[in-house]
Amino acid sequence: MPAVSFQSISKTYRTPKGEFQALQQVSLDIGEGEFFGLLGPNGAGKTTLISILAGLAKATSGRVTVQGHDVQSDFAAARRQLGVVPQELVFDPFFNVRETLRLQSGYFGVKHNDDWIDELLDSLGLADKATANMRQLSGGMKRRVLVAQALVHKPPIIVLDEPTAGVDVELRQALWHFIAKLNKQGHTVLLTTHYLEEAEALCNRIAMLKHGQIVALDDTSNLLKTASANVLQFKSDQALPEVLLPIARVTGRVVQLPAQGPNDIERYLATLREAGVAMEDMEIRRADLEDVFLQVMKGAA
Ligand SMILES: Nc1ncnc2c1ncn2[C@@H]1O[C@H](COP(=O)(O)OP(=O)(O)OP(=O)(O)O)[C@@H](O)[C@H]1O
Repeated sequence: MPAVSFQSISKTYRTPKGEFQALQQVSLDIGEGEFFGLLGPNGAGKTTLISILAGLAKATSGRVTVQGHDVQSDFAAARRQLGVVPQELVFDPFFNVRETLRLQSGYFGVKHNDDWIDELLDSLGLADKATANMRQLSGGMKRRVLVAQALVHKPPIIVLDEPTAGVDVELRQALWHFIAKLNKQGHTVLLTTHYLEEAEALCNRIAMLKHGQIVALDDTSNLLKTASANVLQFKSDQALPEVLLPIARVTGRVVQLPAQGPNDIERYLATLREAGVAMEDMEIRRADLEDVFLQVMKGAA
């Protein structure tokens, strides 16, 4: 039985301008113990899909199950399996950190779990903030509490919606260390992120969404194999020769040219030399998940 099963999920929002289809026939199974990445540009439908999983929004059609429990007809059982770390920071400002976590435990009917709460506080660098009022915490600390809150009932499935947006490097590393440890212990993880480096390092399988549809779904290693093998990268202030424009990715002064092999690279260099383009900081690097992502999104356009 899959940990999470999305079966032909469609979602239509009613807006003043008419109907808007945010998800179209999304089908996807996530196996027990997987570290699964859900990627896509802004507005692709990632949060909508997670909201339907968490029972916060209702699919227009289709069905979602969590360890066999339907998220609509068997909501309480499905929800108990999930620890959802939402994107937005919403808290009751009148409670301190420990009270917030105890309240959340109570919500799931879990009692006397102060040992686990202490472990969470420790692992997330919040031990010295246990009695601090939620109002007194910085944004990054509030995000740590959100993570602790989602994990307070030791859910077998952990769902993280862009947990590292606006978070400093230290917390990102601490968070990934902790989540990777939980994954090793058997917890299933579903992650959405815009940090493709993180997804590449952590996720064993990845789905890419665009305009509410799955446009790629495979093991991370297979996705990486589908990318161009290398990328010729350099900085330049000059305009590129016209023949290179359709393949080039230009970000400010940085130019990246995906290449299938040495022949492509030789051809690019010869073209650039002929056009008299001066290059700085030239390097040839292996393609990464960001290259795959851009290639897939371009292909799906
Ligand atoms: N309540 C709503 N009413 C109308 N449209 C909505 C609503 N919620 C989301 N949408 C639209 O649905 C689409 C998908 O939004 P969603 O938040 O799921 O995207 P996302 O992939 O999570 O994006 P991001 O990476 O920016 O968080 C967007 O075009 C968004 O404007």
